[in-house]
Amino acid sequence: MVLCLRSCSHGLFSTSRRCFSSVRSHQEDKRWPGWQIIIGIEVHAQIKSRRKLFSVPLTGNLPNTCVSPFDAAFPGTLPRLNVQCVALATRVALALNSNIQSRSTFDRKHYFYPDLPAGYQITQHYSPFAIGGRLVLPTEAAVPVRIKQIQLEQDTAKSIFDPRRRETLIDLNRAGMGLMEIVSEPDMRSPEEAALYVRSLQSLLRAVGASDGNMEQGSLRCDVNVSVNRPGLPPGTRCEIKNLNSVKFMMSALSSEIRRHIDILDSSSSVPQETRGFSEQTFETFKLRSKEDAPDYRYMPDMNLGTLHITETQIQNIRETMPELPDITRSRLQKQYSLHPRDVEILLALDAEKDIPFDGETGGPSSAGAVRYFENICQDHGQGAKEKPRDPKVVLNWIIHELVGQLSARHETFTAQRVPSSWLAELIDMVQGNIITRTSGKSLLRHILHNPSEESPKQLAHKLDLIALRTEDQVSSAGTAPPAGDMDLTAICRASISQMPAEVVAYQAGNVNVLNKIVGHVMKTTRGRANALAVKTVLQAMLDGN
Ligand SMILES: Nc1ncnc2c1ncn2[C@@H]1O[C@H](COP(=O)(O)OP(=O)(O)OP(=O)(O)O)[C@@H](O)[C@H]1O
Ligand SMILES: [Mg+2]
Ligand SMILES: [Mg+2]
Repeated sequence: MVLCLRSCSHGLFSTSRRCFSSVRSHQEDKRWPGWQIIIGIEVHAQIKSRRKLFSVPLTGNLPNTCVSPFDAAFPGTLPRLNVQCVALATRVALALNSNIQSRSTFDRKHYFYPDLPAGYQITQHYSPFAIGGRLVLPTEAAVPVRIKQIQLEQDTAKSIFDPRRRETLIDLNRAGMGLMEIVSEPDMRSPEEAALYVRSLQSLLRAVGASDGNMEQGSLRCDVNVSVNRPGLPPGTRCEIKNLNSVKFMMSALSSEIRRHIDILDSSSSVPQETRGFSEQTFETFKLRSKEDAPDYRYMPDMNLGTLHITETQIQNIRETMPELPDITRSRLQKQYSLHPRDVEILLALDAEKDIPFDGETGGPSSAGAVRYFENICQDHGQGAKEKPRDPKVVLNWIIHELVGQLSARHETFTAQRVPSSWLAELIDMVQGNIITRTSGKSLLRHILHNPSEESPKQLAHKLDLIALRTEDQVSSAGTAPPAGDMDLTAICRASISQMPAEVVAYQAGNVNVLNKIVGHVMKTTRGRANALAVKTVLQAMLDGN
């Protein structure tokens, strides 16, 4: 059987393979002076498809409800490639500037473990579907990390140990789900660079819609390889630490492993090549097996699967639907909106929380993310084209401080929130135009979150009596009367002065600080509807007899 996305009539793809040197001048790290650290990472990312790599659609969340006879390795069942997994992995390969192979094949990797019903995993050992590429770390030095290859493979089932009954339970739901293994070259030089690599890869996977990339939920897992050598000498022996499920643990595992290698080398011994685990209790690595006990995987081509052909036209079609990649978004946001890099990072982190739809489908409004939300507000001049564009810093401030602040107080996420960008835009315009005060703006936002309704912020501001109080002069120059029953600010200031004779005397005797007390009184009376600066000006003018 030949698995063909479409029959291949072209030769090799023209995807450029950029060459660059992996040689970096050694920079001394104070933590381990006189040593160079080399790190390479294998990332396993679950592909966000509705179907497994070779079998059934994903249904049911209960254990063992999403299992086809093929996943359970029933005799006579055959694999059928899910082309959506290939398409999503192709997006990743394009984003990483990887060379997508026109022909690739699948192999069986044999080992015996209860979470692998067939006794082998289907992977791409001999001929992976993408080779080469790179990811540039977002540091000042823009460190490039070369990608060695990307291969498609099946996930295993999940084994869950029940300590009470001392037995292991198997959940086959994960068995056969599509994974990409993204293998880096050994180009990282510190745990921090390793962390940055994984985080950058996570946001790239999410940006192209290929994977949730969520380490806590297991949709992204890392094996890290590390070795230690004297600068200028050949690399040391690598040890591989398996199955790390958080960036924090990965950094601890690396630091502990580096220290262990240095201790061994300092005592004039040599580091044996090992596969190791990481204990979340001791924050140290421990030996799983040595090179000598490494399993013989007896790789062999999977004869039930033929060659995977990917044509240049198919790649081009996918290339045309590629979204903006995180690096470009980062620098564009900084330039286009003159935002501080720190604020851009906050916005990008918020954006990364968005839902990733299955199979690259266009998601609903909640999956649009924080960047789109921010840009909608900045770019949509709802008040008419002649109005000034909204100040991006003000917009960002309302999103990351006020909106997200209030949402987290309510234990809600930005992704699940229901305030349309046009509403926040309207609210910001009212505050910036002094129609309501900033304090009232915050109360209005709180009200909207507490009482979802169809009424717009403007309607609510009137209904809730939040329109800012104006001074006599502002009322007469605007030519519109204040809402019925509203006193103007001048009248309220006058009333406060008459209620605070002792303070007035003190002020007039030269104690100017007492003015703040009278301002406070007005602010309290107006319940945040007055602008403190305007109140101060009016009071000062009255008390100074101007
Ligand atoms: N001297 C070294 N120090 C640190 N990392 C290294 C060194 N040499 C190679 N590596 C890294 O080790 C990793 C090897 O991964 P690869 O998938 O090719 O093989 P593997 O780990 O032997 O196989 P498996 O996929 O079965 O675990 C790569 O990320 C590579 O960059
Ligand atoms: Mg590997
Ligand atoms: Mg490995």
